[in-house]
Amino acid sequence: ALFQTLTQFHQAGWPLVMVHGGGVVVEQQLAANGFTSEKCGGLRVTPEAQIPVVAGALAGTANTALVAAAARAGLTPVGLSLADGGIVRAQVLDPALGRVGQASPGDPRLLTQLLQLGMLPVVSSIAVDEAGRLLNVNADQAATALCQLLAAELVLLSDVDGVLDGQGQLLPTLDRSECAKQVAIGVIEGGMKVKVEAALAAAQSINNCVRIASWRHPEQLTALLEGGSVGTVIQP
Ligand SMILES: Nc1ncnc2c1ncn2[C@@H]1O[C@H](COP(=O)(O)OP(=O)(O)O)[C@@H](O)[C@H]1O
Ligand SMILES: CC(=O)N[C@@H](CCC(=O)OP(=O)(O)O)C(=O)O
Repeated sequence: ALFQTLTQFHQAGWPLVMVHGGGVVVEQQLAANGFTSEKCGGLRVTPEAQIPVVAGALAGTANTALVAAAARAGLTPVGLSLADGGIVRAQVLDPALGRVGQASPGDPRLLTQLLQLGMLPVVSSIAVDEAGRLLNVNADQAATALCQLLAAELVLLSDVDGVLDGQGQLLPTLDRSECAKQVAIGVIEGGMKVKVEAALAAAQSINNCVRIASWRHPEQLTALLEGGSVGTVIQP
């Protein structure tokens, strides 16, 4: 259903890049290989011994499944990782987290060429550092690096409607100070804290709003085509 909606964006002439994670797939495949996994501050601790499984799950299973779904919807997807064409520069974020990467914008040419061809780049959040080591990048942080690289608008999709308050109600708009307040009181935590911080970084560098919305209701995203709004708007 999401790709059906993206087809409408494509037909309206919006060039699209999809950046994806797949934490659920990572967890399934780590468990199937006898590994346990934990998160620290919303990021998966990734010991060196686990990176082949994590890379297989994200750049293999998740990426090819999304490419297949996009093709079925009539788009022309190209499956990539952050390691292809120098899209990003990456380094270890914090040695205590193992092979977790921090990505910064690299070379835009591969993506711009694919967009000119009318294709849909589908980019997994696996990167390679200068020493040639595979790194596991949180997908929201990966999307932020690509947003900065292309000076593009950014919509971060999650399994919730957007950022929710303490009563589970959607917060329609948030600025930096309100985000900090909600994080401090523990209302925004875990994966949503990572997402909100990624959104704030992106919003600041493109000097434009970033949206956090749900992939569960893709039809609501078409409001963006008419200049409308969806989910939570994160202000620069
Ligand atoms: N204030 C909040 N609003 C919405 N979700 C929140 C909030 N605080 C924590 N979360 C959690 O963050 C999750 C989204 O983060 P995560 O699962 O990492 O996202 P994704 O896989 O979509 O990148 C939500 O499903 C929810 O459990
Ligand atoms: C370092 C880190 O946390 N990497 C993430 C990458 C996948 C991801 O971000 O997936 P979601 O979008 O489904 O959360 C992970 O291993 O889960």
